[in-house]
Amino acid sequence: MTAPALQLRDASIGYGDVAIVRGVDLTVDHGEAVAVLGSNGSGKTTLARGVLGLATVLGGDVQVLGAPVGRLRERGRIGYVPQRHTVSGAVPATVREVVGVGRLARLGLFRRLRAADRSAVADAVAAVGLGDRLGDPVASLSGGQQRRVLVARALAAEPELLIMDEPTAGVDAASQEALAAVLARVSAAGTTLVVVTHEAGPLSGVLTRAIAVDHGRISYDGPLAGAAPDGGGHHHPGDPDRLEPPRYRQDQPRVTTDRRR
Ligand SMILES: Nc1ncnc2c1ncn2[C@@H]1O[C@H](COP(=O)(O)OP(=O)(O)OP(=O)(O)O)[C@@H](O)[C@H]1O
Repeated sequence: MTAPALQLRDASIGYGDVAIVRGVDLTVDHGEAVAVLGSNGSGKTTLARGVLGLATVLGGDVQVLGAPVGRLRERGRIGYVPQRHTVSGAVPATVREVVGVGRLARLGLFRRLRAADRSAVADAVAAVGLGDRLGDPVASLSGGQQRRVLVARALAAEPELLIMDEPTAGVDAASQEALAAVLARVSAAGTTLVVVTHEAGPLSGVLTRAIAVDHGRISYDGPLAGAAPDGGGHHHPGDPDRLEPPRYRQDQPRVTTDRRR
């Protein structure tokens, strides 16, 4: 039997010796498309970073694609689009070069891109709707387009598991639509998606399951449609950055956590 894409058992994750995420039980099967929701500081990013080996697993067990966290040999099987990150203009790299680096993650260091890799790079860039910008310096693109370049960089490795942190935050409407379309395609092709977001709205056609993180614990696990009326949460009046956590419902059919609070 194939191991799940992600399996956390009583997992605590944090920084130094301080646990931010505590006692999380979570299974994500291959091919699922999951939103990780929650208010600012609830621990969503820490959960994602723990799975990636970028935050410390302080207790319990975290398995990623069947291997203990950090032990996966083929690093390219996991794609990651980090939070609030655009491509720095300090290095005058082209779109093709930045996305080519993503392809190298699949090949391993010191390997050269062959024709098939170059075409995978071009395909990934076309998939995010920037096929006509391949030779352009990334610094000449808008913030939303740069986020799409980072998505293409992750896609170029053809990962089995794609983890994205706030991919639509601060992104223009055209880029959000392009992102939703490409994620729908990679999801249909079988890639497992885990998307950390305040606001699942733009991706609500793609993501089907939602996990809400509240004070480091999972407070909801079920259909995205049941998480909140708009699929992502409500804005508090006067505080556009803050969202209510999705409502906790006991009648959801799909429950894979023990919901300890
Ligand atoms: N590198 C770090 N070292 C120590 N504490 C950290 C670190 N990164 C985050 N934290 C703390 O962990 C807590 C949860 O942060 P996290 O980024 O996981 O939340 P989040 O739900 O993703 O929030 P946001 O939506 O604002 O990004 C916060 O209290 C934060 O201060």
